[in-house]
Amino acid sequence: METMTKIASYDRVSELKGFDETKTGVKGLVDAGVSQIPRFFHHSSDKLANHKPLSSDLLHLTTIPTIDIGGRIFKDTIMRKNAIKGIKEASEKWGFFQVINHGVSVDLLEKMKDGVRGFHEQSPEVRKQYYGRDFSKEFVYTSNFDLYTSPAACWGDSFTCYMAPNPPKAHDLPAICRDVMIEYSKQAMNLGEFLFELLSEALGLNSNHLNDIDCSMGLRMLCHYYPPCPEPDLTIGAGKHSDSSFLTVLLLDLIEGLQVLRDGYWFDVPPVPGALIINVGDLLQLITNNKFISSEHRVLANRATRARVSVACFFTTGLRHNPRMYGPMRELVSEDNPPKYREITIKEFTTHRNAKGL
Ligand SMILES: O=C(O)CCC(=O)C(=O)O
Ligand SMILES: [Fe+2]
Repeated sequence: METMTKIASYDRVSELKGFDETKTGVKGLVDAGVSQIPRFFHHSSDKLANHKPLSSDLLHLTTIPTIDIGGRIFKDTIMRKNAIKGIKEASEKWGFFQVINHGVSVDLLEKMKDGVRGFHEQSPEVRKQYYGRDFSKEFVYTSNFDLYTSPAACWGDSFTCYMAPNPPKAHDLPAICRDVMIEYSKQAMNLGEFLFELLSEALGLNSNHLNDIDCSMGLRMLCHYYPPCPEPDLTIGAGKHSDSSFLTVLLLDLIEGLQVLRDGYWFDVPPVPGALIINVGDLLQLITNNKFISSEHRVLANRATRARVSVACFFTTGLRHNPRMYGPMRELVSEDNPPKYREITIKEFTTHRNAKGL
């Protein structure tokens, strides 16, 4: 009876609105010193658990493979072949791998993470000016993109911006991270184009194939900030999802939390200094007719004493209304392996995904 009264008196929508109206996100709650997280952040315990035991053929696995991409200039063809083989296997089995020797300087990786931290830790008055839910804007800072539609909120804040093919004007970006966003996104584009060459070859296609069909044309940057959570067993940093991109380049800091789902089991992805995580998105799974898989992943609530940051660069096709149709590639389908998907425009695909939610 008592629980029923409590449920009846809990006005979730006004709690959500109250939180949203602060315009300072989860970071604002932590700064205010909350020791108990608001109820709308509570996730059901079965969603947070990792019960399912490893099947015996997965017992030897600990985490996603690491691939050396030779500084992007393979001096020897064996090394290049090995990298392509590694990428192929990882994309088929995990949908995830991490690259080392990727050609983006450690200094730039650190500056990028400092930029994200800097944005979220600057004074609330400055941060608030960017806060909102109008995603047609160049640069949007918010907490929980799906705050009003998801069953439970996540313990983190983010900002996002399309950096290619039409980069924002510098003055549309916050001063504290504008230069590094521009520089890092250029480097991420170059790396992405190189990875699409290797992925094309891993599929037995001409190395330009995926770049030629615009897989690397557009880049959306999403920069996350996960403050320490006072009750990390009750919530999550980012709920289970797959990425809608063709490919994602993910920069992590040294606080753990990322997990990848494989055969029903959540594998930790321990951060490796200087490495970048690469994952196959839904669109690459679609055009490869499920040869490469877009795996679900999540981020646990941050148990550390300082905030965790990450930077996801999503390769999508550039033009928001690109008329190109994407379906399983002709080269990869046959009588024995008929197309599993119909052809679709990016607009149609995105509209469907957004309606479905994470
Ligand atoms: O923060 C992370 O480690 C992952 C972020 C992520 O999965 C995403 O932005 O899609
Ligand atoms: Fe993701």
